[in-house]
Amino acid sequence: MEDEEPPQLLDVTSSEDEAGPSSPKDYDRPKVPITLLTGYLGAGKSTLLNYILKEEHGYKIAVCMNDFGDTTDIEAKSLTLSDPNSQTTSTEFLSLPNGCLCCSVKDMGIAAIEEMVINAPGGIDWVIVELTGVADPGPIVRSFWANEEMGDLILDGVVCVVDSRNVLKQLAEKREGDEVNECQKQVACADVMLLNKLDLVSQHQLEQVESTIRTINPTLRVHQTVQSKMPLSDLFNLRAFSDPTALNSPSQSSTPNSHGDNHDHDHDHDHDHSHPKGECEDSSQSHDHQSRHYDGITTCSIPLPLLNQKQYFRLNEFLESILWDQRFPTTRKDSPEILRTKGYIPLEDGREYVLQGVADLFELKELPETLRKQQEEQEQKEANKQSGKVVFIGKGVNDDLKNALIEFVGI
Ligand SMILES: Nc1nc2c(ncn2[C@@H]2O[C@H](COP(=O)(O)OP(=O)(O)OP(=O)(O)O)[C@@H](O)[C@H]2O)c(=O)[nH]1
Repeated sequence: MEDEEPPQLLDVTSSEDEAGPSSPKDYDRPKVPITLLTGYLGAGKSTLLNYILKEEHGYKIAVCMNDFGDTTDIEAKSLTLSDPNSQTTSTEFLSLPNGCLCCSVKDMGIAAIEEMVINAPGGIDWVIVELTGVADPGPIVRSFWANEEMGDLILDGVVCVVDSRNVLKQLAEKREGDEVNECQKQVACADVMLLNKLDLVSQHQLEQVESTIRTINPTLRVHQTVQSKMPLSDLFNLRAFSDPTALNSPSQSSTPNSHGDNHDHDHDHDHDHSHPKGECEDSSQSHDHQSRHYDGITTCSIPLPLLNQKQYFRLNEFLESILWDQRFPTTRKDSPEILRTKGYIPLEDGREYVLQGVADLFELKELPETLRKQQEEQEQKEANKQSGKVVFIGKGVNDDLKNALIEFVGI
């Protein structure tokens, strides 16, 4: 099982985990966090939203559905489409008994969602936007992230739901030319994954699915779910794009009944899906027991030693060349199409940086000293400092990328 744990960029436990579910106030800033919900047609996105809308979680959530008419079983659906206590007669909101708000956002842009947040009766703690089942989330995630500086929203993370029974088939669906299909892109872009419809698959199928998903995106936190039910505290405050310590949280594989301690998953598997760490992995090479090929998306995890200042600048230059120009810096040849980039980069002088990227955007954030001090108390501190890494997820990512980085940075 250990072999199948996704690589952890930092091996420390977040204080939030110890403190239990966090409150909206944890954010301690005026921007309203937003969660993007993605997943292929019929995976269970609306089921998750319905669950969130009915639960008592203490958040005042605005759920933006791409097609309000499609969502059934919302307990309060029979309520009038306006807040009875409000002066407004807007038909955009549906107020639910637990304080949540629903709205239909067909073709609604970021600006309109921000306006909704500002004008929502009674204020909003959180926004969840459900993307359509066939959406490529990349450009949408990129837009929300890019908008953060000026806007009222802060991207908390990307949650993806998959139908465990059908996802391998969906991942393998061919698209015109060598276009990567949407399902692969959704998996590649996500921070948290719900392997849903657990009731419809055998243990063996589930292992195949989880292993394949992790091969495409080794940085995911995975939850195995029935009816998209999972601990909501694991859905909020991901801070995947805003807080370097988010990368510290251990990757999980939790089951509906037990937070990851299902004995079925603790024993050794009868077949080995593990891959050597620190190498580029091609998902088309794995799990081919059933001749399934997931052309396109590959992932590459490149271990880094402690970098000196010059090497750090070179790494920055390398990322600019690969992500902005889409060219290898030395040869100027086309580079692979990168969908997500993540990394932890410790320097010789003690500074530590966390790398986040979506498509061509990337950000290197220095870990604040206070957080570094906290980390010093962690037993793993020294080990962590030796184990920086950069993870690329994209189309055609392979050893060329790894070798080019190593050569260019000089490590
Ligand atoms: N057996 C089973 N069915 C489920 C589960 N979760 C959801 N479903 C059913 O799967 C169907 C699709 O679920 P939705 O939540 O509508 O899926 P969606 O991702 O919103 O679908 P689109 O709106 O088409 O993108 C519904 O009939 C759900 O009741 C589950 O865990 N097990």
